[in-house]
Amino acid sequence: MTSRETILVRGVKKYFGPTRALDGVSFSARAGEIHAIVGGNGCGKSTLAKVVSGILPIDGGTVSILGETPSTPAESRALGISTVYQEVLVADESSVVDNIFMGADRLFSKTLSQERKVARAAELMEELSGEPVDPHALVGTLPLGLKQWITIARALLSEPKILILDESSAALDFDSTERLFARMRALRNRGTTVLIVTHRIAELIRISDRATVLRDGRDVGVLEKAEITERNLLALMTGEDRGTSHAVHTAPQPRTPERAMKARNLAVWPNARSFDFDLRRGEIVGVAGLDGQGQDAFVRVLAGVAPAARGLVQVADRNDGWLPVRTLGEAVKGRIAYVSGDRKREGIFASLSIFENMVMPLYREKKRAGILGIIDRPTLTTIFKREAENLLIKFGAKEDRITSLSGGNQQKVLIGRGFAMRPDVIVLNDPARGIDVGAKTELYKHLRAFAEEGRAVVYMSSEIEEFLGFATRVIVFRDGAPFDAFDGRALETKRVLEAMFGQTSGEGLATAHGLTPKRARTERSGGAPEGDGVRVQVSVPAEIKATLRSGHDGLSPQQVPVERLVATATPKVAMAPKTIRVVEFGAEGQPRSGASR
Ligand SMILES: Nc1ncnc2c1ncn2[C@@H]1O[C@H](COP(=O)(O)OP(=O)(O)OP(=O)(O)O)[C@@H](O)[C@H]1O
Repeated sequence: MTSRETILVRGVKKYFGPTRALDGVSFSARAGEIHAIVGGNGCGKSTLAKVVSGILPIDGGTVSILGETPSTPAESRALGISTVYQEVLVADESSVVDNIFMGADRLFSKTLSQERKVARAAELMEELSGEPVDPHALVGTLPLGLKQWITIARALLSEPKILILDESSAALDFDSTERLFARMRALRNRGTTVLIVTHRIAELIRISDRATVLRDGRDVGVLEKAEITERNLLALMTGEDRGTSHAVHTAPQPRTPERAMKARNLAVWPNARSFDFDLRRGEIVGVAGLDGQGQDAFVRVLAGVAPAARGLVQVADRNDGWLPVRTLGEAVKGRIAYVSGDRKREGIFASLSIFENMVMPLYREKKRAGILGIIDRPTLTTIFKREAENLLIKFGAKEDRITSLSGGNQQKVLIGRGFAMRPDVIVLNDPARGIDVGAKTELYKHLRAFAEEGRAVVYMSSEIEEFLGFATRVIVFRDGAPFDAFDGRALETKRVLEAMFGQTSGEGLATAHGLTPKRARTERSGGAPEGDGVRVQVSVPAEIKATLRSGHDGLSPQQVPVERLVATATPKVAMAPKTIRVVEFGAEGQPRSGASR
């Protein structure tokens, strides 16, 4: 028996000036189901979510939610609709508790004292994020993942009858996504309609009971659970039966040992272990880790966006020299481009146009140095057109404000900006967040070609699958430092995941696909370790030699990879262990077992 329909949308139209965001969409969702809305960037998903939430008036058609037609956010809340919007909407200057109860005062102010609110906020945040969060902390000081949990906690306060999640797992890592899914299943089983919008195809196949596919503002098909496959989704999204999109690719391999960047004695947090890192020309280095393990700080330090706690990052210049990278200015001088997935915080300039947002670094260079004085407006326009076409950016006029674009298209503009700078190194911090499969494929193709031209890529991702057939090597972070590394040619998602949870040996770090590949190779072939041309004589007392030998399988100190020596010699920094709850799900999505580590 199918349960009753809670959302009924018939022939809905919504226009923004000349843009037909929704052009006659019909769809329905039932009580007790997880229903996905799927489609390419700019096809109207977020607009539909906003229409159902009652925050956007429509230009035609009908919307019935639980038999009513809410026309204001307050009406929709009173009906039991809660929405988590794509943009992580938090007030940075307010506390966690105030953010969670924001807008909910009518429901709670009379019944809940401030102490109860604080307690409820603390309880909800610990339950959702898996770690204790100070309810009085200022939200601006928290990482993006926790901000995302605040928006989810806000939506869950009132036990909604309809929960709408627009790209709400985009800022969450693997562990957090599992917790979110468990929540969604529990709500579904209690009769809630859960509506999700996501570009993470593998996730939506796993979690959804039904899926409605949109294309260019119209609904083009509904898939039942058994029909939700990558092939069916892509065929409906693109209108072509292209089969599975998994062309077999091999990750680029560097043709020379030449380095594009090096970091020495680097620490990304004051209390974290320091390490060396080399980036070779012609390679794509994947960087992974559970939320907040230092991988985000690492890529930001490499790109000059954040300062290192210790050590120095350098980039090769075009005259065989090295330039320090301590600031954003130095990074730009060293031709390092940075693409952030957190576009609201460190990406878009909301008051500027799409065009200006893309070519801005070129403008600035032109003004300051005069060196790019040859870049006139027609050339900038050509660059803009090339990047917009390459990345399939969907926009009206290039003079429109960037905020008129759908979230995924805004992200594509940032990626285009990175390439437009014509960098030697491109550092990407979870860049594929919110972009559709078509654009993702284009992005990977571009980055592969970029590396094959002898330039270098550092790519941080919260989706391990992104590294397959793409990353030359993958470095996994834990406790603020590299924990293990893997060869991209034989990458297994399971092994990377195990490393993220601290369940591997860490021996990958000292190998040829580890932190400093060149050193590892020379050591293996028996030659002297090759560093920066500086040889240091170290005399090691006999008893220390013996201890080192016993701890390292009989190898002499010279043979022991440097990372293992550092790991042995550095006192362990006391860090509060993160409790990780691992829940396995059966075919029906019900938890099978749970254990805390
Ligand atoms: N406030 C607005 N002003 C002008 N145009 C808008 C506005 N909001 C959305 N649009 C346009 O409507 C279309 C649909 O946008 P919407 O955000 O619904 O897409 P989406 O499917 O959610 O995309 P994404 O996957 O990138 O988030 C896009 O062409 C977008 O540029």
